[in-house]
Amino acid sequence: MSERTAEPAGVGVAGAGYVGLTTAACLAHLGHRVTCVDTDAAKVTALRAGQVPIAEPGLPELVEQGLSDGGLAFTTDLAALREPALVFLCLPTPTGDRGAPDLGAFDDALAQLRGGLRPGCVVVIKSTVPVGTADRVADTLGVSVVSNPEFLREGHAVHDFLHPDRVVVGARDETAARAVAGLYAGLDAPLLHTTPASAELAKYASNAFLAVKASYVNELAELCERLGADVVDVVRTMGLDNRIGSAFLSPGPGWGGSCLPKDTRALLHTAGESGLDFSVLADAVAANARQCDRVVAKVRHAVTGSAEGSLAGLRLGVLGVTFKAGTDDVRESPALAVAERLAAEGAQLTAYDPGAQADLRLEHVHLVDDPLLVAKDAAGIVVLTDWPQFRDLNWAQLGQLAEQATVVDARNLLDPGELGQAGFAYWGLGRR
Ligand SMILES: NC(=O)c1ccc[n+]([C@@H]2O[C@H](COP(=O)([O-])OP(=O)(O)OC[C@H]3O[C@@H](n4cnc5c(N)ncnc54)[C@H](O)[C@@H]3O)[C@@H](O)[C@H]2O)c1
Ligand SMILES: O=c1ccn([C@@H]2O[C@H](COP(=O)(O)OP(=O)(O)O[C@H]3O[C@H](CO)[C@@H](O)[C@H](O)[C@H]3O)[C@@H](O)[C@H]2O)c(=O)[nH]1
Repeated sequence: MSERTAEPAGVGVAGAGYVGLTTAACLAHLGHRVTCVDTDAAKVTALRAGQVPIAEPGLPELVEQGLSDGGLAFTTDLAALREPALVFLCLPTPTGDRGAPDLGAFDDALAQLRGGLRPGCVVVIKSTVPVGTADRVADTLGVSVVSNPEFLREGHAVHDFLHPDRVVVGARDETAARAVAGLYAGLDAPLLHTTPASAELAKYASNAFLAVKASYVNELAELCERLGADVVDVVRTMGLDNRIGSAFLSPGPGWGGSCLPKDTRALLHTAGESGLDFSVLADAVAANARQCDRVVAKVRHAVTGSAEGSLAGLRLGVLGVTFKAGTDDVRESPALAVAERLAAEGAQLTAYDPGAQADLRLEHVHLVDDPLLVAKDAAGIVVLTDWPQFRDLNWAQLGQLAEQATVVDARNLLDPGELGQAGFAYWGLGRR
């Protein structure tokens, strides 16, 4: 299929966050004329100057390209969405009451768009929204609405948008479905046509399944410790089974980020409302909370030598505060959850993260820009995010700087043998 469409379609995008900005920049790259609207004036000013506020490889280049060839424009004026033939909604849907998504920002945008869209316009919902939302939006706006959920991962946003595993188009109206599918004509990906309800649920179902998989492996790591098995070997064996697959099998301090926690809560809420006790998912969420407790307990034991030891007044070094490697995002970061708990037990925390934004300030964690400072006089070092560069630190030097050369590797990132040679007592998750 061709890289650029013959006739550029006018596309509007509401929201210039991880999803909206990626969608806008990638659609412009595919040859569409895109106007991206965000209510955050500072963000829009920065974007107009080519400054991309989030760390996503390739995104600054696409924004720059779009600005310079005129395919991409930014504004704070929602009236700019009156002209395009297709309008994407990429607005936040954070957790609200009792786990249900808070659709406040989403509905605010709808209220402003009502009566102001061009006749025949197709509204495309990319936000992760509860089943039934597309139909509700169609009733509210009086136009065709297509559910086209987004599956990109943070840190891989541009790559995942341009090389998706699948594109889902949930629509009641065949013409609208074809118009949305046509936007992706330049991509080599399976296209699934379905109903809005199935598309909406497929998004939650995918994230919830990943959460269950990650919780399963975290519980498995605990079992490995009790039985004297090594979780690294166990999951490698499991992952070679094509039906299981090797992705999402790494134990850690719990799964976090802006999506998995809120989307599992939302799906549990939806299931509950329908009368279904979705216990597999509820247990995965509960296991995720326990995982934070486990990592805190392991740090306490490793550093004080006893399960009941006190962390009060001890200096601890923390490697990683983002919710995973490759992103600057700390929303619902399990690393921060563990750090907060350690601080609550009286530990004094110094942290380093190669991806954290320069202006990030944390209440109980002193952020430094040199990993050696993390080790200085520390009673232990805790690895909480899976940044690969932590492997390449000069661990022998870190060990010398520390008061006690103990490392708790809550990501199984480091080589226990190498750490032993560097003089460290090594504590991983589910390792012999
Ligand atoms: N972050 C991800 O990796 C990801 C991936 C797939 C799907 N999603 C879903 O996509 C949606 C957006 O997520 P995100 O991470 O991009 O959010 P975000 O918080 O990064 O960005 C949302 C943007 O919308 C803007 N905004 C808020 N109200 C607005 C309004 N009325 N009009 C115009 N702009 C407005 C905000 O200023 C912000 O820039 C959510 O439903 C999320 O669940 C996120
Ligand atoms: O083996 C693993 C894999 C992941 N994680 C953790 O799981 C969380 C989520 O990771 P990831 O899925 O890579 O993060 P996101 O960028 O939030 O992406 C998820 O959420 C997005 C928003 O809905 C979806 O679009 C993506 O498909 C989905 O992977 C992070 O805390 C990871 O550290 C583990 O602990 N072990």
